[in-house]
Parts: sequence; C-alpha cells; structure tokens
Amino acid sequence: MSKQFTAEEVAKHDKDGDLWVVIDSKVYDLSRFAQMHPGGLAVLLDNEVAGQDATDAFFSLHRYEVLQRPQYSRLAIGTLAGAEQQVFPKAVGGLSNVPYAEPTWLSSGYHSPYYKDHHRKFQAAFRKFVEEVIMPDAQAREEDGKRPSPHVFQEMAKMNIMAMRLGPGPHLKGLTLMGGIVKPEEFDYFHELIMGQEVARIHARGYGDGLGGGTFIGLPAIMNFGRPELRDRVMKEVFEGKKLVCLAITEAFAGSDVAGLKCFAKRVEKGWVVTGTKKWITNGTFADYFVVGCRTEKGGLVVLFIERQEGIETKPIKTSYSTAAGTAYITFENVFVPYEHTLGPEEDGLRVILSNFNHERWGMATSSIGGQRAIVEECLKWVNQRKVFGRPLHSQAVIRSKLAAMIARVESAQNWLENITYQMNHMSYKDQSRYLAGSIGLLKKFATEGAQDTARDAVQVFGGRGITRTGMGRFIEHYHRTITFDAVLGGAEDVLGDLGVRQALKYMPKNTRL
Ligand code: HEM
Repeated sequence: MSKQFTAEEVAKHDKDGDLWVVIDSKVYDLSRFAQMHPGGLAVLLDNEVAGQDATDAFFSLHRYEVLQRPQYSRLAIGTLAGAEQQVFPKAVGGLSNVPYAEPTWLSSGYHSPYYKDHHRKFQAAFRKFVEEVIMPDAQAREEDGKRPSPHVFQEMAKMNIMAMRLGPGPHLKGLTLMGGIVKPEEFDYFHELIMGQEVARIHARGYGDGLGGGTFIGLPAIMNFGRPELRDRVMKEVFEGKKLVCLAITEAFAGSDVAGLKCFAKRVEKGWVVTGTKKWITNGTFADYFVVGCRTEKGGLVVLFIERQEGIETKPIKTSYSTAAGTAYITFENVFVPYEHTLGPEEDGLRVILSNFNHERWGMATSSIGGQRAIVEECLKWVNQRKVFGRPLHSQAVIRSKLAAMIARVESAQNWLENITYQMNHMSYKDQSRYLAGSIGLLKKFATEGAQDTARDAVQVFGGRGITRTGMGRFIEHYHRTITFDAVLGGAEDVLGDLGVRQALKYMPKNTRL
C-alpha cells in the first residue's frame, strides 16, 4: 500500500469500470466495487468525485468505521503524493479529544478532587476491555436480539466484573479486580461509576441490560438477606460467570407501587408455594435464578429466591429496545420454594425490596449520563463534518443553541452525580438512605429528563439520519428509541421527583418560618 500516485494519475481513472477516488490521502480503486456501492454508481461518477479527492463528500455520508471494514479497507491501493492523512480513528481504549466527549476528570488540562491514580488506571483498562470484548458482541446481539454471548460473561468473570458491579464491600475481599489494577479495599463508588459510564458508550441499550442488569439489581437481596450457605453458593456461581439472576418484582398489577403486588406465596410445610405473574423482568428469559417479591396470607410481603424449574415459564416481551435484554413475562404455577430460600424476615419483604433502590437508581443515573455524553460527542462530530450550503452545519446558530443546551445538561448531571458519589463513599449504607435517597431520586429524574431532551435535539441535528437504523445517525436513532428505558426503570420520573420532595419535607425543621 506504499505506492504513491500523483493527482494527475488519479484523475485519469474517472469512469465506470475504471474508477479511483482519494479519501483522506489514500487512493481507492472502486472500479469493481462501484457496481455494488450501497449508495449507487451514479454518485461515484459525479465530476467532483470520480478521479478526485472526495474526502469531504465521503465524511458527509459515511461513518469512519466504513473505511475500517476489511472488505473496504482493501480497496486502498496507495497514497496521494504530497498528501497527509488528516483523520485518525481513536486508539482502542483511548480517550476522545472532542470537547465534552469525556467528563472533565478525563479531559486534558482539567482537574478533579475525586479521582485518584488508581481510578485513572482502572478507567483505561476498563474502556479497553469494553471496546475489545463487549462492543463487538453488543453491536451484533443488539441487532439479532440474542442474549449476550457466553464468552463475554466468561471474560467478565476473569476480571471479576460482576462482583465489582455490586459496588464496594466485603464481597470483593480476596478477589483480583481488573487483573489487579485496583485493590479490593481501594475499590469505591467512583470505580463503579466508571464501569457504568464506560458500558453506556456501547450504544446498545438493550444489550447493556442483558449483560447482567438483572444480577445488578437482584443479587444484592441475596447478598444482604440470604442465608450464608445460599448466599455464598450463588455469589460464587455469579462471579464465575456461570449463573445469572433476575429481580422479579413488578407485575401487570403493580409497577412503582410495590405494595400492590399480587403474586402469592402460600406458607406450607418446609417452605412456600408460589403462584402468580411478573412483568417487565430484565434478563427473565434467560436468568437461572429469580428474586421474587410475593404477597403472603398475612397480607405482608416476602422475598424468595427461586431456581428455574418446572412450573416457571418465561416469555419474551417485545419492547422498544432489543430482546438481548431478555425482558420477560413470567408465570409461576405452584412452585415450591424451600424455607431456607426466604430472603430476609418473612413479613418484611418491602424492606428487602426497598433496601437496594438507592444504589440501583444511582447506577441507572450513572449509565444514563454516560450514554448522554456519548450522544453529545456524536453531535459535535457531525456538525463539524457535515456541510450544508457549502458551510459546516455548526455555522447555523440554531444548531449551536441545541449543542449549548445538550452540553449544559450533561455537565450539570455529571457534576451532581460526582458529588453524590463522593457522599456515598463517605457514608454508611444507613446514612445513604437518610441523606441521599431523595437526592438520588431527583438526580435520576433530572438526568433522564435531560437525556430525553438531548435525544430529541440530536434527532433534529441529524435530520433523517437520526431516524435511520444504519449509517451516520444510527446511534442517534438507537438512543432516541431506547432512552425512555432510563426514564422508567427503577422508578418513573414523577415518582422519583415526588420522593425527593417528600424526603425534603420529612426533614423540614418544625421551628422554621419565613
Ligand atoms: C471507499 C469508498 C467508499 C465506500 C467503501 C463506500 C461504502 C458505502 C457504504 C457501506 C454505504 C452504506 C451506508 C453506510 O454503511 O454508511 C454507502 C452509502 C453511500 N455512499 Fe458510499 N462508499 C464509498 C465512497 C463514496 C463516495 C466517494 C461517495 C460520494 C458521493 C459516496 C456516496 C454514498 C451515498 C450517497 C450513500 C448513501 C448514504 C445514505 O443512505 O445516507 N460513497 N457507501
């Protein structure tokens, strides 16, 4: 590929059957490919394209990754004499230098009081892992709707990623995290924040949930309320990538109002018999274990650990994101559950269910903000390379105004998130409930409302491409279609906003007046 051509030589190849173009200093021989070009032959025979430097035209219409696909990269036959490559793809695991594409702590020239050297090393290793191991599977499975591939879980197990997703704590003791980059006792909520935000960059929202989203919200109940024998067995199986858990609380009858559950657990000798249904259960179609909230005869709630067995049916629900998430409708028909598989006190299931809500919502806000930032980067790149009326798209004031709103939203959400994360690192779990339940609810609501505004703005910036599943705007289309999941899972926006205000009112001093 070291062969050099002059512009005059390239210009001679300007017809059907003998067609060369220059893209970013490389000469491509499109003579045979032109007939198969998805954009058609005619556009390639245009006077300003055939035999010419078509760099601007190309980047107005294609993502860089097109040139990296092996079937296309081999069309390059040499370079244009005197020209230098201008566009370089980001190195695997590397940081983006597009302004606001990274949070300030990762942006050159900025500082942060929160992150230490081990956070930076952890971020670099984790991003590389995501781009090398998760990203290719994510794009393929998001498309075909199949569950994330077993090899991804195995690779995650080697790094103890499932264990880290539960946050800091004694469960990490003795484990080698990310190949030893961070010590178990050093691991804190900022490491977990990094994980959530890095995975959000894969632009595959359904797959992201498929990648153990159910375990993230279901395993804590087993870890904190399971009997030691059950707890140790299940945690080991999950950490080793052999089993997956799902949290089965919501029903067609009850969503955010968990107190209204109808799935019924009848107390029998040596255990329980469960009958009822669950709906919208993430990972339900392929999970091995179910953490199920049930109504008891006494009218209270009990949470049970149930293994997949006869009497349990899991049917996929088609939602607006990929079936890679394994979203299920579940029926339990007279399923026996041994008494030892009761999680927490018999009639106090509500406490078991509620106990992980703050961590869960914080995790969802974290990844939602990460995903929002990835969209800001897409938009900044697009307005820079897209030409309209002979000028870049960003020469339009209305486009710059949309970008201003997008940037302000993601930056304010990230800064609030980091403040809350810092508080979490310095509070007991009990204090987190006292001081942070309200603000985490408000943060999640703020983040997902902003995300939906950003999704709408991004579609306007990309135009038709923002509603097209392939090509330049495919990540925008995906984001716009799936963003409402963040806004609903873990509590609808209005419910969370109300929680935040009610918490504040609860702690209003009695003796205060205007
Ligand atoms: C190495 C050279 C080229 C390759 C490998 C290539 C490949 C492709 C591919 C794979 C697509 C499908 C859409 C996508 O995946 O992004 C496409 C679409 C298209 N291409 Fe090319 N292309 C090349 C050069 C060009 C050039 C120089 C032009 C100049 C006008 C052009 C115009 C178009 C158009 C108009 C479309 C349709 C875009 C749309 O649907 O939005 N292509 N090309």
